[in-house]
Amino acid sequence: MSPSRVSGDFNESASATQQSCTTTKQPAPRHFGRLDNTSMIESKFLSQPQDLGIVAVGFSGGQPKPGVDAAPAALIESGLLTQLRDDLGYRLHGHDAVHSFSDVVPAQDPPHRGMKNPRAVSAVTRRIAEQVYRHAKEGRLVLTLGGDHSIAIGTIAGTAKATRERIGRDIAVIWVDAHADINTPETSGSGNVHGMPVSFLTGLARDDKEEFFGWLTDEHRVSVKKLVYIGLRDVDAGEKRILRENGIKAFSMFDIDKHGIGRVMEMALAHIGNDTPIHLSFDVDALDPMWAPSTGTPVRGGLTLREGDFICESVHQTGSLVAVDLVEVNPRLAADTDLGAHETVRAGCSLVRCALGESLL
Ligand SMILES: NC(=[NH2+])NCCC[C@H](N)C(=O)O
Repeated sequence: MSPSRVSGDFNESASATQQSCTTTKQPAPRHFGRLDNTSMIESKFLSQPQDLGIVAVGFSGGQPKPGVDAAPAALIESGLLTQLRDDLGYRLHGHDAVHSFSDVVPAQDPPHRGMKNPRAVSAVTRRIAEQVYRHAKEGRLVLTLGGDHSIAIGTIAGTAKATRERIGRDIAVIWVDAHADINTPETSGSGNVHGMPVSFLTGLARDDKEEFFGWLTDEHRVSVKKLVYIGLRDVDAGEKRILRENGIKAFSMFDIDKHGIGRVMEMALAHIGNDTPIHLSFDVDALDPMWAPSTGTPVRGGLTLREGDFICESVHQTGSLVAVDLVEVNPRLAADTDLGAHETVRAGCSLVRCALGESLL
């Protein structure tokens, strides 16, 4: 099945401003003649920092609630890509389609080691990894719009492989989330793969069979030493044990309350060091449900929208950012309070713009 075309204001305005999408007349790189509302940060690791690879993934198979697959279209319809192009000056690539990858989702997909929809999630994330890899290999910044958080198996695998091949470096991952998503199939109580991506990406969980993430190899993996969590407040018992046993750096809401988000970001970025490319994987449920109610597993006591934006702004300011994911926006949930879905989409757009260089002044 072919990917669905993107509708909404973006396509209509695209034809009027063709020069930003074609290869003939290219605008100046972002770090020279800047637009008014962007930061002055120069990218340390991207060879084409003004080029933005978009991977829009309408996939919900990592968890049971339908609707998270509708997020990319909702984000795009609310004007996100237009803003990135017109206000932040990015040249977009791969932005004309939302991919459901339904051609690789099997009709029958019984559980394996307790994982639900294992073949679908494995096959879809493998395809996502290829798409992200292709953008990242060109030296572009990559933005993935999910989808549930299982898709990070693909995005981070793709960034890790491309960055190793392109500049010979391992990436670091900043995982902003209410949840640690580091269950193994054996520790998971739910069997939902969106609670497991970090264990597969770090190699804590493995499977020999290609159809169950066996396609992941060392070139796709990240070290537990280069992983930092921010915003945790709903961590399963088995996950707490995994975090402790592996000495994984994690800043929970307790740490944010204690030190403030400014100090937490200093500590998080100091752990990574300033010579490491960063993949930012942002689950909108890191925000308090007050700002982001439309998500599958909301947890009270979360980040304010400003704290979320600040995390993204701080990561942007490092100049080390190579890829961003925004996941778990579910416009079908909290839709009874209509404003809920709208506000959540709006919060998601704000987070992405901050990560991509929008500045307040
Ligand atoms: N990406 C998410 N929203 N993850 C929620 C995970 C919840 C729970 N820890 C589980 O493993 O099922």
